[in-house]
Amino acid sequence: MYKVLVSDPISDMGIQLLYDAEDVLVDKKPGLTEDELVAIIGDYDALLVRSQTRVTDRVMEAGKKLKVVGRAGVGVDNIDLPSATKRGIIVINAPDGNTITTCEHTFAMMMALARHIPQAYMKTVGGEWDRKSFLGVELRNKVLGVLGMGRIGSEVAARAKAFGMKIHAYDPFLTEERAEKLGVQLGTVNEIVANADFITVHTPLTPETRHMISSHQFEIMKKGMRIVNCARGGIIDEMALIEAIDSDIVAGAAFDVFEEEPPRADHPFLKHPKVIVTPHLGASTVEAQENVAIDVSEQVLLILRGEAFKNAVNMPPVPADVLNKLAPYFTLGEKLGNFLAQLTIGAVREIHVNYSGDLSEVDTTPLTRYIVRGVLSHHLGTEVVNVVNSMHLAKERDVQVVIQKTASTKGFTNLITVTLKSDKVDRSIAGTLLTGYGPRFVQIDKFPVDVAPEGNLLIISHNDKPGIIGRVGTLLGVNDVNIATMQVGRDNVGGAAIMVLTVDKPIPKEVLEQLGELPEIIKLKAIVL
Ligand SMILES: NC(=O)c1ccc[n+]([C@@H]2O[C@H](COP(=O)([O-])OP(=O)(O)OC[C@H]3O[C@@H](n4cnc5c(N)ncnc54)[C@H](O)[C@@H]3O)[C@@H](O)[C@H]2O)c1
Ligand SMILES: O=C(O)CC[C@@H](O)C(=O)O
Repeated sequence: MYKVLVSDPISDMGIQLLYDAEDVLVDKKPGLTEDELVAIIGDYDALLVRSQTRVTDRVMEAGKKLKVVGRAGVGVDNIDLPSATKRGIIVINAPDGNTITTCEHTFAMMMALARHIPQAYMKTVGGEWDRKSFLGVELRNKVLGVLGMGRIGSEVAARAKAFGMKIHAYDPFLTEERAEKLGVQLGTVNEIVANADFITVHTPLTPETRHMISSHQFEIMKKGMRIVNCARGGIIDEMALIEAIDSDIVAGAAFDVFEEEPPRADHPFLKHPKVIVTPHLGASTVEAQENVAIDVSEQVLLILRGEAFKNAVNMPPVPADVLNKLAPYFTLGEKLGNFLAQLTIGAVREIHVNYSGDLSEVDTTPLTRYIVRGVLSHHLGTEVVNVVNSMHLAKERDVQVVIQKTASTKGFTNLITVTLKSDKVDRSIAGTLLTGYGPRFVQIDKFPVDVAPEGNLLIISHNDKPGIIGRVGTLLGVNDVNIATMQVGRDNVGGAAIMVLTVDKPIPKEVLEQLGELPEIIKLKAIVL
């Protein structure tokens, strides 16, 4: 049974999938302190959070069983990603579910700013009928500067066009071609701030975007402009903004997010008549909360059950079409790596992977992670190594991973050949996925074989001499070890040969020792997959 802890308020409808799963037990404990979380996290396989819970290195360290942290939302600034990666904990988010909601909140803020709605409301409910103090501005014909044209920025731009605004935009990934298609004018940050009547930021908070709007930008800004931040606190320098408002450069600001959340009681935004604020409500709609909770629950379930998943933040993204193509190979890849790790003696220096046939045309990076996991988990344990940290752990141990792609497949439509180079030997294995039959090992070192990669295997290197097969069979039979399949391959008549057996139960150590003493047997290895 997998245990999932939900430590922030997350839509029940959204996590229904987890409640319904027979192999999952859900505990809801919102509002835990870091110490309280550290005390209990050791019991859980998955942790689901929004933005309140801080998933620190201490929490990760205490989470001995933790396989995944799911963030019901986009930003993962409350999660220590390097710590998660180091420990092999997958961090996933739900990047699409709150895009429209946050875009609409941005618009609500922009319109409230243009028409002084919160200030006018306060006076009206306070008994004053003040129609003079709140002269607003139209959005029509105004220039809207959009900094960050990702999911939310692009939706904001599309709606602003419907309001008759002219959009000037900057995003490091926005090409002239796409800008034209979206009907926006490209500019640099400084060009945009110099021309815009309204500015809205939709970037993540990174070292580059931190204070991207600061004193210099306020100096060159168009007088009387208005500015909105529904992305992340810190993208706009809060203190520089207050100065710009007080010097009448900026006519008003609308902020949903703050450099420190919640802001201190004496934060200048909270009492300023020209600043309107909401408490990080961008994603707070029924629809968005359901969407993100559903997305994250689906992914958590896949991860707990060891199935293919998407949206991992601490792994490069894999497009859905690539994932669909590669997922059937994940088990084969891991078994190839694991088989070789068991077969190879000495300290592993290099994992060499050759992808051929169909696989030579796809980005196989996710599959490589499985192969490397297979190799490393033999020594480090399957609990320690997973597809998030496998490359990191290999690098940490100076194990080089070399990838090669070739078109030729020796008659197979797809072929993965893995070679382990240790300080003592080079061993290799090739495997393929046969339609209707699943994964098969088709070559061990230079010997062609046809083996289903599962259960108890016995690999025997021997000299090709009459009687050897019979003697191995007899010895196993006498010791009550039933042979399920047996294959032999040889170099040339009387030369080096290999025997691959699958047997119905693990072969006792004494039987392996007796087998090793048979004439003509060079070496043997029992392998469990
Ligand atoms: N207020 C809320 O409740 C709320 C809700 C959802 C998202 N957000 C935040 O909104 C922001 C945008 O989210 P999104 O889903 O659109 O993300 P996204 O990843 O789709 O878009 C972000 C864009 O910013 C661009 N960018 C990065 N550095 C930049 C720079 N220096 N200058 C200009 N552009 C830059 C990226 O290229 C990307 O296109 C994020 O910070 C996210 O955390 C806030
Ligand atoms: O309400 C939340 O959980 C935060 C939403 C938002 O900031 C996000 O990053 O998705």
